[in-house]
Amino acid sequence: MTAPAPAAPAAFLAAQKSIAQPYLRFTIAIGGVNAVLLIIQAWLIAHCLDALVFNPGASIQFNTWLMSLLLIFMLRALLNWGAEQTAFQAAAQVKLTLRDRVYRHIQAAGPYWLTSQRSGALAEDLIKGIEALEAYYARYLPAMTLTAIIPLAILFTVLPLDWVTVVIMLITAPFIPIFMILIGKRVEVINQQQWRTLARMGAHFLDVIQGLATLKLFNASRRETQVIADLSDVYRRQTLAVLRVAFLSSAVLEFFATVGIAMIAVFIGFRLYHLTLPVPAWLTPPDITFAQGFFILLLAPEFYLPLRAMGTHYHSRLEAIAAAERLIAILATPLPSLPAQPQRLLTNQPLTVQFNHVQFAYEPGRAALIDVDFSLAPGERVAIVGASGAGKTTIANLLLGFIRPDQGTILIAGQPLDQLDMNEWRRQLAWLPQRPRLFQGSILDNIRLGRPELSTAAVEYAAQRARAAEFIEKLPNGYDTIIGESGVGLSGGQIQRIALARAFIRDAQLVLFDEATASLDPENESLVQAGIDELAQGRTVIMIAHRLATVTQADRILVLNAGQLVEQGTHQQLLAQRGYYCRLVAALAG
Ligand SMILES: Nc1ncnc2c1ncn2[C@@H]1O[C@H](COP(=O)(O)OP(=O)(O)OP(=O)(O)O)[C@@H](O)[C@H]1O
Repeated sequence: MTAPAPAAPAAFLAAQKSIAQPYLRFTIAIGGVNAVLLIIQAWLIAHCLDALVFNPGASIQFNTWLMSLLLIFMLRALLNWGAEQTAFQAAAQVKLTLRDRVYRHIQAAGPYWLTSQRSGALAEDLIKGIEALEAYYARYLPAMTLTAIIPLAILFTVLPLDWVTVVIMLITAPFIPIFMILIGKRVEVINQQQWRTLARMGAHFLDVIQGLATLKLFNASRRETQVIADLSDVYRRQTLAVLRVAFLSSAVLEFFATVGIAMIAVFIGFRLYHLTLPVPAWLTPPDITFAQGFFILLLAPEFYLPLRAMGTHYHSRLEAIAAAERLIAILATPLPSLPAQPQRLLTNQPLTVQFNHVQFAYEPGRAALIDVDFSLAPGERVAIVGASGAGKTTIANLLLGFIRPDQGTILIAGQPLDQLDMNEWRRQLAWLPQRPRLFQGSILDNIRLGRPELSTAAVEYAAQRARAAEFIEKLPNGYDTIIGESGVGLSGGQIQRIALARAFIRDAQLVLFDEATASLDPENESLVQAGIDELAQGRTVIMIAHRLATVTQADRILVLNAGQLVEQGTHQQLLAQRGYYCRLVAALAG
């Protein structure tokens, strides 16, 4: 297993920036042009008003300014729209890439890893977590860069006109980011707690919905409702705490921005009315005209605006950091090491399967399989029996490549399984688990899962062989009937037969059954068994048997006891041995 070193959330977010770089650059360039237009617009407004009030005769110049102003208004609206588009393109690019990466990682980590995860929390991370990154890339990052550009551009524009305003701006502006960072640190902690609660709540919701029947049966739904109510209450309190701090931070930002603008206005007003400014005598502030004063006053709020906007978008950063933490955790899941150059499975060779002294433990110190040694000849029908927890499913998991042996090797047609191209190997396998999973969609698509190019006729033939055609044809829309998630609307036996039809479509050399008929009624059982018998023709079969009735026909029975292969032989041979198998049969019969 290889575990990549986990990155810090901020570094992780920064690393994803490169995906969106071309769009981000464009957004920032548009922002820069917009800043220049903003200054020109303020200048034009100030001079139009100045002309209107103090120089009403100069109508030619006034008209030119007014026309330019209208043009700038339109241009800025267009640029704002463009910036918005590119910003969201940037975010969409990151989201798409990350979702794909996380999903692929989950797939590579495999079904065994998934059993240790809460699906609700995982879905929350994949959907809401990645969505939370949008505001970071679409709003926060462009806002950060513009915060550096716009105030600087305004400072340099105002400096030749009035250094007093520049001094006021320089003194008041730093308070905004300083307070924002101070408050932000506190919000960061609450935000991460809030995110974790949301994930727990999502996971719990899913558990409750999926297990509703069990909860009702055991009269436990009220207790679960209470757990959700408690979690919602914790979430509510955390949200309020975040909002309180957010209000506090925006109040602080507004306060400093307002004080700054008010001071600039007072200093300009005093000079326009030729009043003495409350400054030491040796400081002589420059004289100012109405147009200049008004121009500066129009620019003053624009100077503070990006700083205040950064305060708003800082919240997006905190949300993104909380989401990134979870995504990093998923991406840091160790993946099974893959062979550098996977070998091609020699499909022209007879498909033998050989377990050589295989050992496996899910947890250190608790071996699930100990020194298991057996081989299967092509076309052989082998049953694996043993008490619950003996290690039967573990053998299937090893063959499916979901887990790897800790010691020993598995050879397929003489080639080590861990060196094989897994996709190619799985194509040789048909697997019929105890509870097959169907997906939301038509029966047709569920049967030809993984091979969507197959014709309806091929699907119908597979369904016939799986003894499923009859019930499918009786459904209102036949093969086009939409079935719900997990096969809602179908009986257990019908689901099994659809899964069996899938196995026929696969036409694999090795068929792995996890006693598919264990929980079926006699009618369904005989139908599924007939389908299984047909599928088994000419293929190597491994049947994980939970009941001994199904194993008597097997060519060979492997008997597992607490992870060890204790006996093997035909039903008759094993009975004659009077060993563990015999006791197992007696125990089940009694
Ligand atoms: N995901 C897991 N994490 C930890 N231990 C596990 C896990 N899956 C199985 N085990 C343990 O490994 C051992 C073998 O389990 P396995 O599922 O292979 O048994 P089984 O013979 O298939 O049982 P059953 O007939 O009940 O399905 C058991 O002790 C079980 O507790």
